[in-house]
Amino acid sequence: MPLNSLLHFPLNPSSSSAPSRENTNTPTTAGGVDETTSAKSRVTIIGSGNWGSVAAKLIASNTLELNSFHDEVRMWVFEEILPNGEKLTEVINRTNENVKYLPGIKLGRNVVADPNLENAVKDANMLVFVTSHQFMEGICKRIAGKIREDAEAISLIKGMEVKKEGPCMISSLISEQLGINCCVLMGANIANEIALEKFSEATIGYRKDKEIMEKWVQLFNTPYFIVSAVQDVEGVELCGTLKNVVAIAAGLVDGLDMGNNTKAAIMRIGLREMKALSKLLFPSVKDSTFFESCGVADLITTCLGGRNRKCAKAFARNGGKKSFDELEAEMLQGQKLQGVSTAKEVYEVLCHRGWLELFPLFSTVHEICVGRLPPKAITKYFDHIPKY
Ligand SMILES: NC(=O)c1ccc[n+]([C@@H]2O[C@H](COP(=O)([O-])OP(=O)(O)OC[C@H]3O[C@@H](n4cnc5c(N)ncnc54)[C@H](O)[C@@H]3O)[C@@H](O)[C@H]2O)c1
Ligand SMILES: O=P(O)(O)OC[C@H](O)CO
Repeated sequence: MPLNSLLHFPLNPSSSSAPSRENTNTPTTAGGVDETTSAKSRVTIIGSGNWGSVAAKLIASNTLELNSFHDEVRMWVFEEILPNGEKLTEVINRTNENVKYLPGIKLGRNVVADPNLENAVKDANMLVFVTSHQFMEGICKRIAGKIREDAEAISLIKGMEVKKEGPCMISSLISEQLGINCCVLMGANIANEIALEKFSEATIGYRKDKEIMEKWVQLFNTPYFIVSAVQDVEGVELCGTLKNVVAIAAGLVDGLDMGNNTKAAIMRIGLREMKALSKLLFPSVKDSTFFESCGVADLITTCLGGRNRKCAKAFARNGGKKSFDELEAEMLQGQKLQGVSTAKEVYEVLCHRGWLELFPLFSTVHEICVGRLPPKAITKYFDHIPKY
């Protein structure tokens, strides 16, 4: 059966062999967009780390191919001064490479790095959010009221906020603070592998609007990055968020040389907790979502090859003597872990709702991360695995 027929939505017509259109876009001026091209969608990416840069590469290849998008893809870059004294944005715009977060990969000549957040978002009607989740509240505050009224958003961010009222998914934060619709895209997507155009899949979660969802599929889908869509924003986003906590557990098990069976058990128990917590928080979450790329596939890839796993392995090898903050700074060259802060956020939700005993893996991971339990406690609390 051809791969295409297995998908929920067909591939877009672009292919690496299709001829490129010439860049006919009139550059945006400070005054706004050119009227002759304003019917086309304009894309801005908010974030330029490891995944943000790969997202820029994927999107930039598609905006060149598809007539309904402006060629130019703006990318807001949190400005940094590199060791040689140059600004990161200037180097990206000169070399077409994010030399700090994705060295060795060309992003596409139509990617423009912009250090000014407000300027980067003002003309776009398609906003792609891909920063570490802890920066999102500040980013939303800065751009609220400064975006186009017809803007649509998608979040690639794996994480959540916890407020007094309970958990707040990043897509909800974006929708509430900016007053716009927000889809999500998650999946088994280790950025460095997709940068090398190795085959992978992703899942878009959308609410009602199929037309918008199809536009996002078009924007991201490539012959090596196959995007499908499900009508389950919370399910997709919670999969992407909670798997990072399981990845910390998998890394601890690796650091303690506990073997493959233990790691498989951690992944199974972790998946059950992901599903149970997602459904307790949002009863609308669909079982089938856990079988999409955003579910079991992302859990597997992150537990095998992700940054959360890598740092947790080092944490266990050190017997918990070096903190995750220290390990992140030493091992990730500016990239950020999401699992440790997500474990804390999940723990707060579990405490608040009186659910701690229902989620022994999630709560143990947090206790280990903050040093209240030693790494070897990771399998200690599974003598009684709850039945949900
Ligand atoms: N890297 C991956 O393989 C991957 C894959 C899928 C999803 N994700 C998710 O994508 C999101 C972004 O991850 P990433 O890998 O692109 O980022 P990253 O961890 O590589 O980089 C961190 C980014 O944060 C920026 N930053 C630092 N301080 C900041 C501040 N004060 N305000 C705003 N930005 C600041 C840095 O400039 C950098 O761009 C995360 O939620 C992550 O879980 C990552
Ligand atoms: O490297 P991690 O652990 O942040 O995981 C990366 C991606 O989320 C994998 O899909």
